[in-house]
Amino acid sequence: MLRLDDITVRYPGEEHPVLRDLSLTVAAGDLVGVHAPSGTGKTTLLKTAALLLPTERGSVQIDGVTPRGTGYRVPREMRRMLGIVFQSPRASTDGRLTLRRIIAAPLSHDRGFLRPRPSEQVEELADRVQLSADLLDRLPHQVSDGQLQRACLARALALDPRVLLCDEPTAMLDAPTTAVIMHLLREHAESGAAVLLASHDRALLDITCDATSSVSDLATPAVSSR
Ligand SMILES: Nc1ncnc2c1ncn2[C@@H]1O[C@H](COP(=O)(O)OP(=O)(O)OP(=O)(O)O)[C@@H](O)[C@H]1O
Repeated sequence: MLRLDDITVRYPGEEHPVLRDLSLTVAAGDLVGVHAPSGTGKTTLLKTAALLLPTERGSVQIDGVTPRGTGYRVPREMRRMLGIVFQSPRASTDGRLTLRRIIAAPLSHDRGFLRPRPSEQVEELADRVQLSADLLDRLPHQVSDGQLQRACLARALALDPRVLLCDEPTAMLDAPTTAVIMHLLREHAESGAAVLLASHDRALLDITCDATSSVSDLATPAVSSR
């Protein structure tokens, strides 16, 4: 379960917070949408939920636990409970790594002796996101944005996260690929995870999610610099 309680988030040096007193709960098994026009704080919200940005006030709970700190200060066992797909696959991947290595990264860091070898798991994950095996040895600049975004989703699913956070994951995809991704998000929620999907596309959220709210309904209006 993911729970944000009255969080306020302000970037260093900024006069006004981007998010003010925002509360949101995503129960295990639910796929919840957050709608926000561009520039109103979707990415900020997801990064805060992913424990990558600090809150000025309020708390973030993952399965009932409020971790201290952000980023690498968060205990590893808690970080591995979180998966995140960012809006821009190019900005969230290392252009020097093949798709195989991008997808394998969390597995390589996390492999116990009894786990299958990453290469088998990478191929299974690629298959789940309908990425053909011949693309796995290409570099990011040798694949389309949509193919790279599917690799990012495979990476996010690699450790079977209890909380999956997706920031406009289908912004660059065509309708059939969007349907594949939405089906995977639904499937992941049904496996018992809390899935949060942020998008500016209200219609997509309404047809896909169990519930959808707007950032403006969840928080006290913040002063926007859109
Ligand atoms: N590092 C930062 N420092 C200062 N302000 C920032 C920073 N990152 C984002 N902002 C500001 O915070 C506000 C919300 O940004 P955010 O990226 O969360 O919006 P968004 O809803 O995801 O937008 P988009 O859909 O266009 O990606 C914007 O006004 C943006 O300019």
